[in-house]
Amino acid sequence: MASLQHQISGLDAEIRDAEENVKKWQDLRDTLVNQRRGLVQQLDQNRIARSAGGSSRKDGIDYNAANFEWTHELKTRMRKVFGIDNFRLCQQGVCNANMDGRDIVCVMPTGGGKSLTYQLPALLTSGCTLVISPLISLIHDQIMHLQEAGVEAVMLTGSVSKEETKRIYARLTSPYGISDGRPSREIKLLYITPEKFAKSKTFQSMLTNVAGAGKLARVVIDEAHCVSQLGHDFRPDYKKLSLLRQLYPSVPILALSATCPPKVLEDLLKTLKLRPVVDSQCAPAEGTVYFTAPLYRKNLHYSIRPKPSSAQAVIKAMAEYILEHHPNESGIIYCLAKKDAATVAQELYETSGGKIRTGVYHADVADSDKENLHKRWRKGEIQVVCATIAFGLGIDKGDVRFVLHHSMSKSLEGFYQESGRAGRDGKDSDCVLYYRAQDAARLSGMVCGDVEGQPKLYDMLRFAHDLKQCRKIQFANYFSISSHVSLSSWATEGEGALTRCGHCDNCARDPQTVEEKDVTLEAWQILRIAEAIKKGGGLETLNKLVDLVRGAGGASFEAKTGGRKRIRGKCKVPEKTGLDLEEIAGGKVGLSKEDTERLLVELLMSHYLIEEFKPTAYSTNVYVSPGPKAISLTRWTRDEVEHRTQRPLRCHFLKKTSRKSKVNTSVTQTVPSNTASRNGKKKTNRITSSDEEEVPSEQDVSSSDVIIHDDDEEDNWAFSYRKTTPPAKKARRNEPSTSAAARKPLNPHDNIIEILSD
Ligand SMILES: Nc1ncnc2c1ncn2[C@@H]1O[C@H](COP(=O)(O)OP(=O)(O)OP(=O)(O)O)[C@@H](O)[C@H]1O
Repeated sequence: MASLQHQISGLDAEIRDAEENVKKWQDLRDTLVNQRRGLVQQLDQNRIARSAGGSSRKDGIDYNAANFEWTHELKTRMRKVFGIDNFRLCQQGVCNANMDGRDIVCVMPTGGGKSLTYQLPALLTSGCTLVISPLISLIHDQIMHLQEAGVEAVMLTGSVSKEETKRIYARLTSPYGISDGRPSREIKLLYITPEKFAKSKTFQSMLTNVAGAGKLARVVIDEAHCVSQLGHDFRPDYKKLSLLRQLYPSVPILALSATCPPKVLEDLLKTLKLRPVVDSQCAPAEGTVYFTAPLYRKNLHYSIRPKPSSAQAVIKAMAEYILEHHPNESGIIYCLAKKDAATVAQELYETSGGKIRTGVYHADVADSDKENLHKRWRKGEIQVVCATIAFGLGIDKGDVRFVLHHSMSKSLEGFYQESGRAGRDGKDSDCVLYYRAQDAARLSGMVCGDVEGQPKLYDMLRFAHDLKQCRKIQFANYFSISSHVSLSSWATEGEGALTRCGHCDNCARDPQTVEEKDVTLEAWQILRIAEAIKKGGGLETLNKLVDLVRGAGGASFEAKTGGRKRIRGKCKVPEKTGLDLEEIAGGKVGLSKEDTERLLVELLMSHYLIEEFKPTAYSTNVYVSPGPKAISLTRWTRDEVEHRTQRPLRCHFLKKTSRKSKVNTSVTQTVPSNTASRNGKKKTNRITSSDEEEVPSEQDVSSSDVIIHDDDEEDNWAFSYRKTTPPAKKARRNEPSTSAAARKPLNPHDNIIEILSD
């Protein structure tokens, strides 16, 4: 009993002691918090005082102003070292916030000029700026540029020898920039990959020394959206960058990205342990200064071209296009798969008689070959890189004059990013997508396992199918909904976000070349046939269904669930079931093959048809069957359909000008006028096609589509763009640009299948 009492008294004494200590620590905490508050206020005052004149405001700092104490020096160095005369987009603001030691998030479009926002301040501040960049090729590129400009930039990647690494460590950590007993210039920029930071403890502790000595000026994270698992480019090694704030708490962080939807931004701030964002125009002393630049790039000319059905004809079309519009200019061709990239590269070279020198880039290409390819491409020894999407993230080649898509991207985000690798120097460049509805099926099989794979693909398809709406407005509407990007991001000086660009294919297109057809009967026929196949235990691919409804290939289908018969006692083949098209659908569908394909895809997008996926050992087969809305049409008789007892379905098609081409027949196509020549004359592109199918001629180029060269054209980011003339454009310009139609987001019925509702 006595011993228990004794123990309790002992604990009471310890508790009192602990409470006293808690109080002491609490007091210390309060003092520190007050001290910190005082310093923050002082910092605020200092910052405001330093931002002379109009840049300071009572409630914060306007980092976009041009009257900071370093403004003159920034501009002078920019001209001298980088040969750049003027800042563009939000570059100046980011440089200012950088100079002021702020944490920053900067979202600027691909090619916007993000590198300058840290390279320039790095030259003006003492110490070293650490740049974390995802691609070795990009790092090589940047180092090469910087060294050419006389900037002390180095990298620490796998290809750097142990001796060189040691030397770099010594240079970074020695107090007077001495290496090997000799004085050396201070390293201004150090590039590493996220892997290096995540995996090398030696590197982390070396950096702790550098930071401790006050010589780590800043950490820059390129492609910072890769930090977030919520984005589409998540990289596990980026996750480790959360250690940066922990290990080097006083070193400012600059996160750069070309794409950062709000949920990704939120996640990024949390992971990197950055404070909430503050407005760059009236920034208080604390918080992460947030910059965003307009996403719209006027110098990119978007167009979608019909893709011939034979692989050879596609290559021919591309070769013709490149030789005609971009001879000797650099470009990229994006392909869906590694094999496609290799084939396109080989065949493009051969088809052009060796005139188009091509290279291949995809994930399986050896690092040394990738590096070599990149070097040769930069030098112009290789004109066109045929690649998968593995190529491009951060590639620094400003003069890419064209990006062709051999196949559609899996999402509009992907397409925007990939095509955005054109024209990063701000000069006119073309972004051309070769589209054929057949590609939809292949892509569907590829995205079927992805979260949101199918809706994203359908958005891409809607974009590709749209023959009327300006591409800029489509992008603006799409990104404002999918990524909550403010519509104002698509505005330029003098032009609203929802004003037509005037130079994409849809703006340049003569409206007479687009035909709106009532396709109710054809849709009814397709759905009736699809239902009959389903009833008979069959399942057909999109391509096969196109043939079936057009009466091609014997109008029979295989019952997947039905019996199989032996042939000569050897192999089993599925039994075929004949389709009586006359009885089922009152005959075959009377549309051309392309138009039928197009209609089928539109029926898919509007849920009259649905896709069914069957995995095989190597891939996923995609089949098409009647969807939930099919019954709303198939319940009518043909007579009722023809006599309009239901709402009509409408679809837009390109009018054909050339008729059926025979095998190996040359077909002359005219191309959209937005591919105007540099001398301002309209061009007519001759595309030789050996396509068996009816080759959809590009829209006629009417006189109204002539593109004129803008004499005042500047090589300026904001002003370099081709102008279309002309009545057609004027007519469109007169349209109320902010009409309800223009503001409408992409939806299943926009310009695709219009259901005229009451
Ligand atoms: N103010 C400017 N005026 C003219 N050219 C510029 C300016 N700023 C940058 N550039 C040029 O623009 C090109 C693209 O710049 P940069 O590589 O920094 O783009 P980026 O935003 O990093 O693109 P990405 O997201 O693709 O990496 C470079 O050739 C660069 O020299």
